[in-house]
Amino acid sequence: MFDSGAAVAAALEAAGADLDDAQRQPNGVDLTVDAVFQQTEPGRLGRDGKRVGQRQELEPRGDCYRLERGSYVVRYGEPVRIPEERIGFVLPRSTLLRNACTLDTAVWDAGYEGVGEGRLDVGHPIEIEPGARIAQLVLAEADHEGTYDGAYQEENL
Ligand SMILES: O=c1ccn([C@H]2C[C@H](O)[C@@H](COP(=O)(O)OP(=O)(O)OP(=O)(O)O)O2)c(=O)[nH]1
Repeated sequence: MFDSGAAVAAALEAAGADLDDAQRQPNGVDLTVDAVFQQTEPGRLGRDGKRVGQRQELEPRGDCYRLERGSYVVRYGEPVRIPEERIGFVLPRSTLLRNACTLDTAVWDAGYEGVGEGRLDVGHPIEIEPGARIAQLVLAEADHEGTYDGAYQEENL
């Protein structure tokens, strides 16, 4: 069972998100883009530990990011807290897909709190305004043991 958009909005507002009406969707809440990065060195996934490689934050040109084909990392604009008994999924806005672009995202764990990031895959050049809605967060009921306590807890807050 998935939560209603109003319940997702309440969870985000409890985490300090300042939502406008356009972000409130029937089944979830739209997340905006706060920053776009280009990775500049390799990261590492080891058997023990991990490292996120250096990245460079891109500046908007004029009123928007003008992105060529390629892989980018985006930081969302809203603080998120995934409530207990829930799991979060972030999906791309369909307008991204309709423009040959997408977001790749992973599981948002119960108990995670922070401003998350995702991979923006640009399949055709696109213009994205800072603060534009780019993704949608939905929350589903989920059993879990423990809550998120990893390296990204409270990131970007
Ligand atoms: O697309 C996503 C998916 C998740 N998260 C946040 C919420 C999630 O709870 C946290 C950690 O994600 P995950 O557990 O997949 O990361 P990991 O690489 O396994 O790190 P850790 O070892 O800290 O669990 O990152 C994002 O920012 N973006």
